Amino acid sequence: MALAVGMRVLTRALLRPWARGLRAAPGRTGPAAGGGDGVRCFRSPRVLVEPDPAAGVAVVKMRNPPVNSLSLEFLTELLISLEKLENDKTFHGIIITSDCPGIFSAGLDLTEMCGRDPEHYAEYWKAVQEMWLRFYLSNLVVIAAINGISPAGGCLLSLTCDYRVLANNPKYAIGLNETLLGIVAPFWFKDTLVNTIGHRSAERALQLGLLFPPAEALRVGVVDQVVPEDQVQSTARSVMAQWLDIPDHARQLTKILMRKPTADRLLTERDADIENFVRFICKDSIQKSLHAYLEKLKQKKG
Ligand SMILES: CCCCCCCCC/C=C/C(=O)SCCNC(=O)CCNC(=O)[C@H](O)C(C)(C)COP(=O)(O)OP(=O)(O)OC[C@H]1O[C@@H](n2cnc3c(N)ncnc32)[C@H](O)[C@@H]1OP(=O)(O)O
Repeated sequence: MALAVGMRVLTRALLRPWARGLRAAPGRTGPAAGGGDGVRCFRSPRVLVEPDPAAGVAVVKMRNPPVNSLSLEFLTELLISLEKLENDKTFHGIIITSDCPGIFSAGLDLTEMCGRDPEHYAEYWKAVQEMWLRFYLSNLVVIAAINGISPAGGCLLSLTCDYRVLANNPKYAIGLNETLLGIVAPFWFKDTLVNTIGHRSAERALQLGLLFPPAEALRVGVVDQVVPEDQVQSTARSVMAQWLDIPDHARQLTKILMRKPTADRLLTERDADIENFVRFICKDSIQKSLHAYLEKLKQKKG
């Protein structure tokens, strides 16, 4: 309980400055391409939003180089952008994509889970939960235009979407590969994958930490469509047009009908899930293997 209250205070304190930054941002940028009615492109340091008001669609570009890892600040900015778009009646759909060449998202930011204190881990995990809940239950149509590799948390983000279009490049693997890092995908990661590809395929994918190349990803159903790299954005837009043709109210209620039981499970176990995460991540053995993994990533270059 104390943890929950503390987290709320921390999250509010964290959100306020970013919210102010975002509100101030529109004046810094020019009108969006195609935004002829005064709706402007807005950005936070790590999220660029390109609105197409005529279509009722906004493209949300993740720009947290080098690998779009989901740091606390980045998650916060993503959530604020989503909230702004949800609160603006102009928009009915968003396309989430990457501005970092070849990488959709490298997943959760390992530096947020390594060498920090338990309070930080709790704060971070709450932000990850929030990202999942808010994207998974968004009343907007959310389409992922996956233009790069997408392991673990990057895959999770795309699994929260209503539809996934993946660029046909053998390097752009996607999957929940947590076991390869010696960590365990939490139950709500697992539930989201099961809801997408079914129990048997999810069990195999999770135990083996499979990262699917495009053809495999399509076959198993992790993504809905694989297209040539230069057609990812245009395909996402034409799919969006089909989804926006459906009466919005009926579509939104159907989405909630399908997703609420899964979301409710986390909502009722949220504090326990944070406590489990903190206990797990604080273990010496887990810290050691995360450190070793990060070092391996860094040494790859030299
Ligand atoms: C009970 C409850 C239980 C709860 C149990 C807990 C559950 C936790 C669930 C975890 C979910 C996750 O998402 S865990 C994260 C999983 N993600 C991954 O395994 C991906 C790791 N990254 C990669 O494989 C690669 O970086 C890849 C994305 C392919 C890009 O390769 P490139 O060659 O282009 O780039 P690199 O040189 O590798 O990386 C560039 C820099 O980015 C850094 N970097 C790369 N990925 C990073 C990341 N995820 N977080 C931070 N930093 C990262 C590298 O260290 C480099 O840093 P510098 O050298 O300083 O520049």
